[in-house]
Amino acid sequence: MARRLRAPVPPVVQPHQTQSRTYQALAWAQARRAPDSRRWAGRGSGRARAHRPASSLRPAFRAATPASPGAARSCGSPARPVPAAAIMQSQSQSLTPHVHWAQRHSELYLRVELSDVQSPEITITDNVLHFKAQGHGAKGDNVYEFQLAFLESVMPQLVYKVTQRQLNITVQKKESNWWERLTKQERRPLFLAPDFDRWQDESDAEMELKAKEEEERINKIRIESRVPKDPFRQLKRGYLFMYNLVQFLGFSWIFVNMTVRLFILGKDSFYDTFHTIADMMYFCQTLAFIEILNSLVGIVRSPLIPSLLQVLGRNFVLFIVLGNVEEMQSKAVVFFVFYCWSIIELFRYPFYMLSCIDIEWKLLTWIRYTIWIPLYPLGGLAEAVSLIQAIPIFSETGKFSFTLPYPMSVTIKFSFFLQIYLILLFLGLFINLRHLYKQRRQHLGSKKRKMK
Ligand SMILES: CCCCCCCCCCCCC[C@@H](O)CC(=O)SCCNC(=O)CCNC(=O)[C@H](O)C(C)(C)COP(=O)(O)OP(=O)(O)OC[C@H]1O[C@@H](n2cnc3c(N)ncnc32)[C@H](O)[C@@H]1OP(=O)(O)O
Repeated sequence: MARRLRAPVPPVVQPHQTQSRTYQALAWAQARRAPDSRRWAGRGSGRARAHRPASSLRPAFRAATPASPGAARSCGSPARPVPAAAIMQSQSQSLTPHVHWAQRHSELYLRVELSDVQSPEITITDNVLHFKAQGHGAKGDNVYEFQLAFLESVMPQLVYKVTQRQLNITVQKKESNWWERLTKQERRPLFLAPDFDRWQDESDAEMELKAKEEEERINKIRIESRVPKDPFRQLKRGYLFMYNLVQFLGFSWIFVNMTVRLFILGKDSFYDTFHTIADMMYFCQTLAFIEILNSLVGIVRSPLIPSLLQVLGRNFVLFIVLGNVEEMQSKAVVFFVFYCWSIIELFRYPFYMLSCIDIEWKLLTWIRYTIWIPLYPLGGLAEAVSLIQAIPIFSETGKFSFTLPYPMSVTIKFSFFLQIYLILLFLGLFINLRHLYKQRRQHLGSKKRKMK
């Protein structure tokens, strides 16, 4: 028996020490100091102490807790027979606060029973919540900590609120569903208990969720009914639909005509593209000025600058560079410029038409916001080539060149302006490519907006 007293097996005390484990530690420590403790208490043998059930050690433990530091300090006195080793151990080990929990379909609520909490460190990594804080709990002012490995995945961000009496944590579940328990481990940790103030079973929570959704729906209807409806909405839609339809028909005619001629005449069709197509292109591109107007008055959501660059850029090439110089009109580059312009419009205008009647055809949306990726640089390049070809012609003929009045008397050559325009073209291309990239992300990404 003496051997047993001298070398009792030490209990393993985990960092998340539970009360009963603390008692075990205490029993172990007391057993080691059995002869002394006989003197402290003046009753019972060392053996009896070593085997005393944990519950019978409660008063001694209480004296050793930091909640009564005076008692802890006087642990060597016969009146309070708590061995110093046990106190050191119970103080050096972190303490676990009481935690209450409840859940809803999408959230978890944890109430940590600590008052006057200071410097809480609460994180979630790999679905494990780590809590550490200084506060006043069941074992007085101390550092308390715990960890909880959640049953299922949760969002790593959490929200917590410190009140004078407790600390409330809200954790979002990754998937909205009902958990059969909070923790991965099947046995509930001793420090954890249901929060009966917030507790709901699955059907209650479902009812609450439905009621909330219904309330949100009613609120939405209320707000919508308060917002004055645009009285011209239908008119605007009708007008836009017609505009888009006309443009679609115009560009379809251009595209089909050019394609058929390409199949019949082959490369020869390149050289008289302008003569066969120009009238329809003039019509469509003149009509396109409406797009600047639409953007200006806010009928459509298109920002002004990209629309302005687009329409003015094309019309400058069409009306000034090609339309005014006969030599330019028989160049093959005209075919490529017109072909690039018309292909995109075969998808853009039908896309707008469908959006006017609140229909979205996903494939068409995808094509509208993707086909510009090859077409825009190609179209820009074709325009740039036509400008480069036009520069010497304008230089030779002196068309649109003018001389400033005396005393400056400087001749401003239009070909010089074309060179500047060439730089502007690449700048404009860049601005519009960036705009189209943003539009693509908005329409093909997860975030979507509704038509005005
Ligand atoms: C004399 C000095 C001149 C100075 C000029 C400087 C140089 C400029 C150079 C510019 C380079 C031009 C090169 C170019 O000509 C080359 C080519 O065109 S090659 C062919 C390929 N081209 C393209 O792919 C461009 C086609 N064009 C466009 O996409 C538009 O014109 C553009 C303005 C670039 C972008 O369009 P937008 O801003 O309107 O974007 P969205 O289509 O997403 O529309 C936004 C929202 O508005 C609604 N919307 C717009 N228009 C309509 C409509 N007509 N009807 C109904 N709804 C419309 C649309 O539905 C969107 O609404 P929501 O966001 O709610 O979906």
